[in-house]
Amino acid sequence: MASRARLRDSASEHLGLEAETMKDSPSSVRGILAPAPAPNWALFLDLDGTLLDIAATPSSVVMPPTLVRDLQGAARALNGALAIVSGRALGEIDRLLYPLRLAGGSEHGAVVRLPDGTQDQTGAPVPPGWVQAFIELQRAHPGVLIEVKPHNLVAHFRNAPAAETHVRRLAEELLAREPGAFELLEAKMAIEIRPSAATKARPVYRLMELAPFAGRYPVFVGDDVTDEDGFAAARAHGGLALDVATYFGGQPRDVRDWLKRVADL
Ligand SMILES: O=P(O)(O)OC[C@H]1O[C@H](O[C@H]2O[C@H](CO)[C@@H](O)[C@H](O)[C@H]2O)[C@H](O)[C@@H](O)[C@@H]1O
Repeated sequence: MASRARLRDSASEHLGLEAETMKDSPSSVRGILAPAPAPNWALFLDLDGTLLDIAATPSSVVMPPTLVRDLQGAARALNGALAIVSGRALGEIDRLLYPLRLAGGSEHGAVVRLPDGTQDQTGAPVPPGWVQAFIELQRAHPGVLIEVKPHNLVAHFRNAPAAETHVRRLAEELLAREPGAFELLEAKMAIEIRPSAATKARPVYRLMELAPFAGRYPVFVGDDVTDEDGFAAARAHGGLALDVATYFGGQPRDVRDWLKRVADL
């Protein structure tokens, strides 16, 4: 417990925050170690595995009943400096968080929605022939689920784990046809192909140039290897990277409890 407390305290110290004691928070019994939120933060939040519990398929995620209200409250408390940075397509994020349409990044940073609602996109769409090749793979391996996004292509093997090597081999073969243009992402029980120019650092850099984000301390919360670029971008701006495993015991419900504290600022 001593080393966990040290972790939390060093994070708090980094932003000049007052360190909390574990007994201050009712959720602390589940082990929340995240620093106390502060009104001068700019908050960047990943979606799946961070705010939302992982589900068997992308469409079967369950929206926690108070999440939209708490996100709205947190955005208000931070004067609008709250962004969602997800691998999902923007339309899908908006559908899940309806009626919110928050600033942020979608498709792992291929699309950035700016505070005025305009979009800044990078990277070419995945070639149509690749989509066809993934669909054929899905036919050959029942249980594999293909997700086609405007800039990303995903093969989910959560429900067909034995197909993982076939998925990876096909993705590598396709990438070799367009060297440098696309990258393979090791996602959770899925392989994604995304444009090389798209990373989760992009929304952080882009938004930190603009009001109401500029001049604040960026805090990026994420759970996955795909969030590491966002973590690095937050740190590069003097902010914090809070990975769900370390600071929230791997529990999205603890992230959601902590988000309520942001809303209460
Ligand atoms: O950046 P994120 O918001 O974490 O999104 C990453 C990917 O999340 C989704 O897939 C993952 O979550 C699904 C629902 O829990 C799960 O079934 C799947 O196994 C996970 O890989 C989404 O479908 C992808 O498009 C996102 O890139």
